[in-house]
Amino acid sequence: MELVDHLRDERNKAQFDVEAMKVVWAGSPQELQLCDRMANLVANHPAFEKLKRPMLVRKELFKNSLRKAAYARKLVIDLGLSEEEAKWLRFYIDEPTYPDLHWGMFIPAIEGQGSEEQKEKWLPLSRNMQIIGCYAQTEMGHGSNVQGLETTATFDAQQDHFIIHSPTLTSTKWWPGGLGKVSTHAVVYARLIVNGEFHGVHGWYNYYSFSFFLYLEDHSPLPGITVGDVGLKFGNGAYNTMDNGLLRFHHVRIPRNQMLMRVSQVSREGKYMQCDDVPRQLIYGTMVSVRQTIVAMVSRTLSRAVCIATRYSALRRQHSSSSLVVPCFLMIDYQSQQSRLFPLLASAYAFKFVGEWLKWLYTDVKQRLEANDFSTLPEAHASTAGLKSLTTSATVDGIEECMKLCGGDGYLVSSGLPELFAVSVPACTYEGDNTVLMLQVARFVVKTVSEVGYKEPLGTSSYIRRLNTLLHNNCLVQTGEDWVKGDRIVEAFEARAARMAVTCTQHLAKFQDPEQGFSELSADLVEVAVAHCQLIVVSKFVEKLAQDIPGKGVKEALEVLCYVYALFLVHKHQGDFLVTGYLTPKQASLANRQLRILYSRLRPNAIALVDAFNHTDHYLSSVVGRYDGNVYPNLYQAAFNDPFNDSHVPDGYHQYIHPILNQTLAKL
Ligand SMILES: CCCCCCC/C=C/C(=O)SCCNC(=O)CCNC(=O)[C@H](O)C(C)(C)COP(=O)(O)OP(=O)(O)OC[C@H]1O[C@@H](n2cnc3c(N)ncnc32)[C@H](O)[C@@H]1OP(=O)(O)O
Ligand SMILES: Cc1cc2nc3c(=O)[nH]c(=O)nc-3n(C[C@H](O)[C@H](O)[C@H](O)COP(=O)(O)OP(=O)(O)OC[C@H]3O[C@@H](n4cnc5c(N)ncnc54)[C@H](O)[C@@H]3O)c2cc1C
Repeated sequence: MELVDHLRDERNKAQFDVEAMKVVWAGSPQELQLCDRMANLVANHPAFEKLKRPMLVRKELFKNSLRKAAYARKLVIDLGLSEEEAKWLRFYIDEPTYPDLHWGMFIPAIEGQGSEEQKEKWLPLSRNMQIIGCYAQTEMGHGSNVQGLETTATFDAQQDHFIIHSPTLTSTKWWPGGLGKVSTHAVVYARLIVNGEFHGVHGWYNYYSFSFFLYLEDHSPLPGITVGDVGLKFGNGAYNTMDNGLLRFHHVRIPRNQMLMRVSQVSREGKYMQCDDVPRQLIYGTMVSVRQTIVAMVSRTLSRAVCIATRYSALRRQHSSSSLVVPCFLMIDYQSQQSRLFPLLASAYAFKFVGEWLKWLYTDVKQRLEANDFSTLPEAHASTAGLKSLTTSATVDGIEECMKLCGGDGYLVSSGLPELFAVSVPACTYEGDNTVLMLQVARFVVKTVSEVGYKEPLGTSSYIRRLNTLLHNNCLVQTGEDWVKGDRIVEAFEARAARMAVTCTQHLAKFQDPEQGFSELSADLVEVAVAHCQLIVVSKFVEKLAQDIPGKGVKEALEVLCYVYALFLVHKHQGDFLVTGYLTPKQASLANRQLRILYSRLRPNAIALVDAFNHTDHYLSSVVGRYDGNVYPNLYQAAFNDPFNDSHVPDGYHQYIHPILNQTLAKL
């Protein structure tokens, strides 16, 4: 049977080479080929079917996810897949499960914080999955406040042991993924106590957290350990495939050499030692690594929602303003639909490119750390924390908007959007609450501004070197066309970020107690951090355009996306640009007018730009976002695939409807 492409006319409008854009989106021809192979491996295998997931009750859902993970492991071994291929295989299975934490946090924690000897011992076991590990940091009473963790690890010199203990209810480990049911091991964070003393690197800290390696043997908890799942989470399916757990210790003994010993050590005699100038912040290194990974991945999440909403918008017709009866307008041709959808499309590309850059930054930092060069750690921390926060918040808001952009059908589970929202929304909280992370960025920016004159700002904060120019020279834009120049846009974002940072730094200086000032001004500080992070995203997009980008029309299409992203932000945050005095109201309104022109230039490319994401229908898992656009018959069919439609008479009908119809309610 011939397949009809309902989006063919839209595809024919494309003004660029879609295959070349696929390479740009994937990162390289090799990455495209790798992702394509893994996506199709998953899509074509019945073991990875996922449409029924939201209908399953928790125990069935969880068993199903264990089955998929085991099957994936078998494929990795049978096909001899590399770690990179296995990573993409897990990604396309599209189901949060214990291997995410095992590979994504447990192994990196040992790699980053273990001594050479410990790595040699534990990494092969972990990589062969002879043990399964999780990352047990958060406690019931302490998530953001890592220094406040209450679990104790007390050194017993007599027996050469640490005694791990949960002294209070609030010290219960709470949330770690993979902990509740599956893991055999955990990296556990606890306060170190040696000879009655808490140990910290800096004088003003009473204590800080250490990592210990703990064995949850044979799958019944060891004596003294209580373990379980934290309970059902938001959304059907969604994150409920993960066994986020709780864990309590009652004076559990582990050998001294199970403390991760790269950052600091406790000797046989009970002497606490900091290792060769290694900063204590390295203990937080796993979080830096995962925040980078989240940024690298989140653009795909947003691209998925945008792909669904764009395809449906290019198919569904609504009435025109002149005739309320004849449906003629495609939803995508409404200016208001474009002004909500196209900035999200542009954001997906922007986040992809900033994610690539962050991966480069992180790789560089990792190499430096291995060579005991810690100089770029503060920038890596600020950039990973800030971009994780910015991109996950925008993505989750974007998915919700995409749901609304599809009208009522977006709200159906079969659109793929509700589950995508539910599974993505915790990303605003895990790996650091997004507000708390932005406050870390603000601390970094304010510190950089305060140090001007005696410390050279580097990397993402190097714009602060030109503080004088940025504070005193206002925007030169005179026409709408002036707004579509990369250096002009970057300068506008630099000036806004610099001016906001300086104002906040000056306000902070008025407080006698800096911590009190920081607390009182925290809402403004978050805005400073947002401005700094948006500058990073915009400037990395502009830098991308300066590269050689092959393919007919590809660079031009990306230029439009870049300016849409930037001018949308200028419009949305015009208050910042106006209050800081950098823009005049006329220049702000020119930016908005230019944005409308850019939307009309983006319009013919919209479907091709989402096709370039190269998502399979399996990955999208959306009736309204299907590649062939054959939505309505499938939407109708999907309704009848719902087990609720198995019978015309639902359970309870005879019991509760008949008495109403027969007026026999008194018998109930
Ligand atoms: C691929 C995997 C799939 C994803 C699954 C995700 C599953 C989820 C897992 C988790 O959620 S794991 C738990 C994550 N928890 C957090 O992220 C907690 C958030 N809180 C923190 O990170 C920290 O507590 C804090 C908010 C950064 C504050 O820490 P603290 O109060 O101890 O420090 P400060 O006094 O504010 O700062 C001291 C100093 O240290 C610098 N710094 C802080 N963090 C880092 C870091 N990660 N790396 C490097 N440096 C760091 C900070 O900037 C300060 O520097 P100075 O100002 O003194 O120079
Ligand atoms: C799905 C999921 C998976 C997770 N997986 C893991 C895991 O594998 N391992 C692990 O250890 N943990 C895990 N966590 C825990 C996660 O890291 C914490 O939830 C997160 O760090 C936030 O901590 P909290 O929940 O205690 O929130 P809180 O810190 O209590 O934050 C609550 C509110 O207070 C605000 N707030 C807190 N501190 C400040 C401050 N200093 N200044 C201003 N505002 C503040 C926040 O902005 C937020 O609005 C997971 C969580 C979820 C939801």
